[in-house]
Amino acid sequence: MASASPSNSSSLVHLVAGHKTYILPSVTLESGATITDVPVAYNTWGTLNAKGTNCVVVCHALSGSSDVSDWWGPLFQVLDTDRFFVIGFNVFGSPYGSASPLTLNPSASSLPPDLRPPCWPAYGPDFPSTTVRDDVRAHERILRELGVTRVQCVIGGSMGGFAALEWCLLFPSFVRTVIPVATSSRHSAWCVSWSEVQRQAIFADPVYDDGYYHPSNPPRAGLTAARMCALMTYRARVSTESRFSRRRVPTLPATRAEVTGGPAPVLLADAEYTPLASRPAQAAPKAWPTSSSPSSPSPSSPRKFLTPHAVLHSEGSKGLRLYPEEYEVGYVGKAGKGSLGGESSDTEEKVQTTSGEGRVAGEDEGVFYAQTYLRHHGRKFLSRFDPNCYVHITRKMDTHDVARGRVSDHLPDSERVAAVLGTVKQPALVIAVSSDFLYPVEEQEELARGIPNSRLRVVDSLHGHDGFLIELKQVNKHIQEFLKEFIPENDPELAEASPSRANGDISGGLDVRPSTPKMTAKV
Ligand SMILES: CC(=O)SCCNC(=O)CCNC(=O)[C@H](O)C(C)(C)COP(=O)(O)OP(=O)(O)OC[C@H]1O[C@@H](n2cnc3c(N)ncnc32)[C@H](O)[C@@H]1OP(=O)(O)O
Ligand SMILES: N[C@@H](CCO)C(=O)O
Repeated sequence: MASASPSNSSSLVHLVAGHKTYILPSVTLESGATITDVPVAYNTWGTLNAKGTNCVVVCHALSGSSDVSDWWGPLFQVLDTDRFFVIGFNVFGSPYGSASPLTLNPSASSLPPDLRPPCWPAYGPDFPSTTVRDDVRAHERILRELGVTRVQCVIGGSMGGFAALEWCLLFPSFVRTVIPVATSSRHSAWCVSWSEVQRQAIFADPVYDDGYYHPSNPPRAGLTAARMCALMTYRARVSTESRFSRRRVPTLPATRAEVTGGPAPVLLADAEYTPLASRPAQAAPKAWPTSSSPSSPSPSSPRKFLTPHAVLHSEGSKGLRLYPEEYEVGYVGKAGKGSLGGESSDTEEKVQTTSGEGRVAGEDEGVFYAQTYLRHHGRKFLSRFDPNCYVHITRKMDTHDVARGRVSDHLPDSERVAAVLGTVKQPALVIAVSSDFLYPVEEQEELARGIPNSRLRVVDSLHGHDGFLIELKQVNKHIQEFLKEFIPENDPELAEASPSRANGDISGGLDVRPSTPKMTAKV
């Protein structure tokens, strides 16, 4: 029987510095599926005290990992690791080391070669669905194994906030305080709708193949479009307008001949945009200008190509094509006299004929910075995420509802949620971002109203939902004040905090392996 080795895994856990992996022998999920030999990636900072009482859990958002220092580094300015043992877990379905669609599927490996799905040896779409509660239950088991007896605080933003709320509800006497940030008691119809739009972008990519694509050849265009769409929900109209307005990447030089003495470039139409990750790397001619800030185009030097790291590449017999290194600029192809200068070379004729019709005045002035920003982020995402993982996690987020299974479905949503929030025992600091249109301030007000011992703080930001990852000075101030009040310096629970286990390393024969192992699913 062929067996897949962990080294075949296409998990992206190598992107996560300093992670450890804990193998849970078996996990039964809310769906009823049981998976075995289940990896969970985690990172730790500080030292667990002898009583196991100084733990703080930090929960990540959709595309984060267990390495809190990577995506929320400034948090450590207020989380004193001489005092606290801080731990970040990676959720199921994420590509960063915990069990996911990228995990090796030993049952698939036992299939005859002609019956193996294209995603073999990874699970792909056959990885069972998971919920936030599945994550929290698994993470709690691991904390117990590590010797943690009390969690002083759970902090989480966005999806991490979903987990923070579930920690309180599932383990009321284990968790002492909670800080949900830019989050919600349930995924609203609005958020479910945005999730759906993003998944549909992935499904629409013909490479997707119902999720059975091989991880080495993912539906790149679909994932890029999904991330671009998501990014717009993480920002705000006002910040987008003020950053980019209607500024465009300046028009190309009249002819390449005027800059380098060479032939004129063939320009790409928007329709020709393909993420660069799918193109072979090409060397840039040394003579061509290479970089400049996208946010400060220089109107005084219109001939210089000003996109970041722009490179003019040679495309063999086709002549020259423009491929900026960081993102591909989909220049409109109308190369009428004036946009490429007055010279009517064969190349210009070709461009004009293929995409020059139906354009309005001004469209040949170059793409908007607003566009290149999205393309940059879409493309960057390709190098660090997987489409099936994306589909998996957005579905997980859609299941989030603190009232699910706890209160009758027949009551109105607000009543169901209030009934559950009213049972939260922990003091809570609810943090909202003023311009968040994904989890708006009203949803944080609902949390603060519902949780008996809670206070609401609103971070003033133009950045939208991602303000919770950007406005760290304000976020830190609120967290610091809360921790000072509820876990003071001389707190009896943290007294005699002599170290017992360094950096979360565990002993006693527990199965801790450094890389993603095989796992099986019984659905
Ligand atoms: C293992 C892992 O990878 S997990 C960790 C990664 N995941 C996470 O961090 C999740 C949470 N983090 C985030 O979502 C983000 O990092 C945030 C919200 C904190 C900050 O967002 P940022 O992307 O840094 O900020 P911003 O929106 O300003 O984008 C800056 C980038 O856009 C580029 N950019 C800005 N304007 C333009 C433009 N007009 N055209 C092209 N590119 C542009 C900048 O050059 C910069 O590029 P770079 O990130 O490659 O250096
Ligand atoms: N921008 C963050 C937050 C999403 O809620 C992420 O990509 O994870």
